[in-house]
Amino acid sequence: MARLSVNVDHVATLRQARGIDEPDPVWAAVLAEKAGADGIIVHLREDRRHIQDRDLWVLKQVVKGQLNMEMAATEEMVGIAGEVRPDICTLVPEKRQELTTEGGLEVAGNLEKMRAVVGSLHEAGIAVSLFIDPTSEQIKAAHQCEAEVVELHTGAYCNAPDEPTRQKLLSALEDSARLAARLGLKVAAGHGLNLRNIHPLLAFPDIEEYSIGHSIIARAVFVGLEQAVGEMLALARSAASHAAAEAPQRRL
Ligand SMILES: CC(=O)[C@@H](O)[C@H](O)COP(=O)(O)O
Ligand SMILES: NCC(=O)COP(=O)(O)O
Repeated sequence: MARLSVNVDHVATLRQARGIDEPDPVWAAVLAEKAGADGIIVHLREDRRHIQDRDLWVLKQVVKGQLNMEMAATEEMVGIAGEVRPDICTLVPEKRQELTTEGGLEVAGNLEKMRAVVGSLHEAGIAVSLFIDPTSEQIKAAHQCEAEVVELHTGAYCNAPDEPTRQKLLSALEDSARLAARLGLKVAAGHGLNLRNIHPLLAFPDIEEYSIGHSIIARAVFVGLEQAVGEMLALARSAASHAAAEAPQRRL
């Protein structure tokens, strides 16, 4: 059985479109938790294009499950995290000109800095997740940084141009999840996941949590947020049965 954390960034995107106070991502978080979400994720970007500092502070008071602050590995964000103290911080790469997160965090090539940022967050009593591409090099580097969690970037898989590439990326995700688990890391997966492309991942027993936002908010526009969360939660909760059923055919 896997957990589901819901990213409410794009409720804030709609609010920022008019610069008024609704729809409020805090309301979305309450409804998502009412629907059974295990956690809430917000990405406080340097450019504040969607989630605002106020959202994070209010969510800290309101969220009953895990509050996950996604952030760039910068002094500003480490400082804010140290004041707000979310349950966990997910370090993500960030570029002002990007439409959304592109690749995973470069941990292996940046080990000293990443170890220092992870250490600072640990000193503030905050667990750390590293949002990385599904490669053994990045997983081993995340382990060296003493992060508790790795979140495997599923964007390339979700946007694969053809079936052979999709299958290759699925195998990379499965192998990466298995290696991370063997190293004692908790394993999450996220970016671009929806009700269709999540199915193959449900067979991977080492993935403990799914981080999903855009597709849930997009579906909520038509069916409502509680139903959209409930649909995805049912799939996440089914992961165990998927994994058990697939176990005999899975590559050793
Ligand atoms: C890291 C990731 O894939 C998302 O959680 C991130 O929040 C994407 O950025 P936007 O929410 O700004 O699209
Ligand atoms: N870290 C992934 C996340 O929080 C949500 O990503 P997406 O589902 O909005 O692409």
